[in-house]
Amino acid sequence: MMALPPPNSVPGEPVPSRRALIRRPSPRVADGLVTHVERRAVDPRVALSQWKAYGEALRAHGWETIEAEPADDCPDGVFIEDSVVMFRNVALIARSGAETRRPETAGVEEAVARLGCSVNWVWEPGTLDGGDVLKIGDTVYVGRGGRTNAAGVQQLRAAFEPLGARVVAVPVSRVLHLKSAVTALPDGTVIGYEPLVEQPSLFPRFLPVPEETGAHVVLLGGAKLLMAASAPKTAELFADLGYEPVQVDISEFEKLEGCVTCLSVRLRDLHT
Ligand SMILES: NC(=O)NCCC[C@H](N)C(=O)O
Repeated sequence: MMALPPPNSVPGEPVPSRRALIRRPSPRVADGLVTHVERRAVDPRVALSQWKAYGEALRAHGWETIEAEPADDCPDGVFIEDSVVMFRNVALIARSGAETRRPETAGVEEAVARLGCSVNWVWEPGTLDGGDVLKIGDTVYVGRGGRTNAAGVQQLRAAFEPLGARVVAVPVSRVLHLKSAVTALPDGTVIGYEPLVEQPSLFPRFLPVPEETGAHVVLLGGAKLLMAASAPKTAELFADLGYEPVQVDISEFEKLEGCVTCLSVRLRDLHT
């Protein structure tokens, strides 16, 4: 039987990829960093089973998951989004503002290079975590906060503006990363839990959500939104707006200030 083209493909155009890079949690995941929350015990076995279910949810919605080399010595390695920022086929390897997280990038660099990405790097004195970068079309919002400094913002501009990105810097102080405060719906509406968003007016369209963890969505394609099970009221709000929430329990990662976005890097613009 002939394979059908993926949804949203344009005849004659290369087919956008739906690959997601993930990394299994380290056995030391319970030692992950906490900055804005009190430390709570993390069960590594529960974390592993939640991570497996997260990958399953991606695959069930048409994403091919690709595992980066495990980084068992890095407690926060599972939060792979922080190690790399993608724009088109260019991978910008991050340099975390948390020094202990810097060894995480090696295996990620290798994985994106193997996938055919062009690779670029954030250099000293720049620091940048991928969790600070929110892409909406060609607009790239970058949080200037605890993990990303001004040199990191400049280097992001230098890497992506020549490719057509418009980089918008946003101050972040109430949360770990920009994407701890805001992400975006498929139509580009920025969503956030207002007490944690410093300047909602920086975004052209802003929709407040009723729960902190409701501010985080991964766009699975079409109307489907991957989100945390800990935000049921927000899931109801999104369903009422015509979206289809797909909820996953990521409680162990939430204890470490992680959210649904940070457990994968979606590679949409690598043409197969
Ligand atoms: N992008 C993200 O939301 N990353 C979460 C990182 C959590 C990790 N415990 C950290 O503090 O770096």
